[in-house]
Amino acid sequence: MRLVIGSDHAGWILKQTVIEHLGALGHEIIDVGSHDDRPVDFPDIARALVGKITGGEAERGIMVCGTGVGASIAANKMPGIRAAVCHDVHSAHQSVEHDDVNVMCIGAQIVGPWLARDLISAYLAAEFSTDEDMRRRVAKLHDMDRQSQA
Ligand SMILES: O=C[C@H](O)[C@H](O)[C@H](O)COP(=O)(O)O
Repeated sequence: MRLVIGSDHAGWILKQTVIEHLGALGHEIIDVGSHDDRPVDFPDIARALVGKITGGEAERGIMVCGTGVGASIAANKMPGIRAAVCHDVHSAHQSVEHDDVNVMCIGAQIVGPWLARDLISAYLAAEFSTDEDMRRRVAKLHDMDRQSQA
């Protein structure tokens, strides 16, 4: 899968673990930073990350900040993005299966490298359900995106 990954300063160390894991799984990765612990504003990284998805360069994204919360708020501001903080394996796969989540957000202050690997594996193995209830609900999210742009 073509993936985009990003972090702020609070998440960049965990991001390196994530990148190694994704490489081992054979995914193509675009890294939009950050690359060290110098402070950077998570909305700026989130904007760069989601731009790769809305621009068609990546299918899904993973963003790491301190809690995952700022990353998800910022990513969800952009039409076409369905971002969620996932700190348990059930949410990591069900968010894709039911909600077609395309940006998973992880908090490096909450989740360690072993759980992060499990979360990512669950997220990437999951596919959006063909169930008509799930499809209708996500179609309503698309409607909300369109209405917010009108
Ligand atoms: O939701 C926001 C994120 O957790 C940020 O990573 C966090 O606010 C960064 O905080 P600080 O600048 O104190 O490292």
